[in-house]
Amino acid sequence: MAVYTDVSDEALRAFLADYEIGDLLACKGIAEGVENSNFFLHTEAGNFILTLYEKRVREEDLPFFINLMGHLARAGLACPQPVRNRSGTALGRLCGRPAAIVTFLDGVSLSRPNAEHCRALGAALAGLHQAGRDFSMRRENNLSVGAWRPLFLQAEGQADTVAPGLAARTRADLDVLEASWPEGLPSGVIHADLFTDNVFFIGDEVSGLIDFYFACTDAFAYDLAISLNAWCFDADGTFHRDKAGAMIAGYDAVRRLEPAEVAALPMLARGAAMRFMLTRLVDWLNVPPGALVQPKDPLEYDRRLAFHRRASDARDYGWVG
Ligand SMILES: Nc1ncnc2c1ncn2[C@@H]1O[C@H](COP(=O)(O)OP(=O)(O)OP(=O)(O)O)[C@@H](O)[C@H]1O
Ligand SMILES: N[C@@H](CCO)C(=O)O
Repeated sequence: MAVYTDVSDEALRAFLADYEIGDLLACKGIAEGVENSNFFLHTEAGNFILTLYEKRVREEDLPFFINLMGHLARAGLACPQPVRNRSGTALGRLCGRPAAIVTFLDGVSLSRPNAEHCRALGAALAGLHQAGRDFSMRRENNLSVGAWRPLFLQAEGQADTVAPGLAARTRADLDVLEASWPEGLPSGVIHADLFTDNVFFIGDEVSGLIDFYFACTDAFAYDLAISLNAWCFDADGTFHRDKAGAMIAGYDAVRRLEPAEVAALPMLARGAAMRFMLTRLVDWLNVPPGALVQPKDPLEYDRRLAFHRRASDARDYGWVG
């Protein structure tokens, strides 16, 4: 359960007194998630999510995330809407952490999406990219290729305790990725963490996208590569070409992929797997004492990397365009 910061009743009531969302009727820590502390709030005005931003979120980036959610919601995307307090700001402080309240979205995330869900996700991702096109703020992706070796160095000494040979194959992959990372692709606002737990469905329709706290300015196709990794493999590394093909086609039907993006897909997918393997590895080796969190398994992404090393072009990912 991701609750790193305990919030007392008194502190919560004092914080909520600044908002016009009525009296608090219920508050519960949320079991999912690994990054931030999240609480479900039920108040006289309805249901909300309270987030306390933890270690990986830089405070100076919060205005980007908050303004982005407001922008996307105004553009018609189903995403959380930040709630402003009486001073007109959506960012406050609670228990020494930056904190915000956003609207609660209905829907359920899918643990076993099928190919049609993947197609719908692809279309929703392309819709997000289009809705973000006229967003004026920028944020560099601080977890892109330049950040991977420094992350690896934090874990290198212990990597082989997690899996034999992990350090050597990661080092070799990093050499390839650093030498061949695609540049100059169509770019804009990307979500950068659109895993199944961040997408809600009602029936077979996407009903909401959440968790914009890795959003940044980067290649659109890299975002697609992140979701291909997250949605189209089993934990044991089995790849589902039908799901990947459907996701790419769903994306392409809304925002046409350029030939350079299609050509870059295998390297982008390999890099995306490396990014999540590394953050998971560092977290796996550094669980904060007392935190209620279940770290995620880095080896799931080590297994995906084995697939990406063998892929030669986008057809290996089900692209048929
Ligand atoms: N706006 C929302 N509406 C409904 N539920 C939400 C909302 N925001 C968050 N949640 C719930 O809280 C959980 C954790 O939220 P979130 O994914 O933002 O946390 P996180 O710690 O940043 O997680 P992650 O590990 O995915 O980065 C979600 O899986 C979802 O169940
Ligand atoms: N989605 C990430 C966790 C949040 O960064 C992962 O599964 O590793």
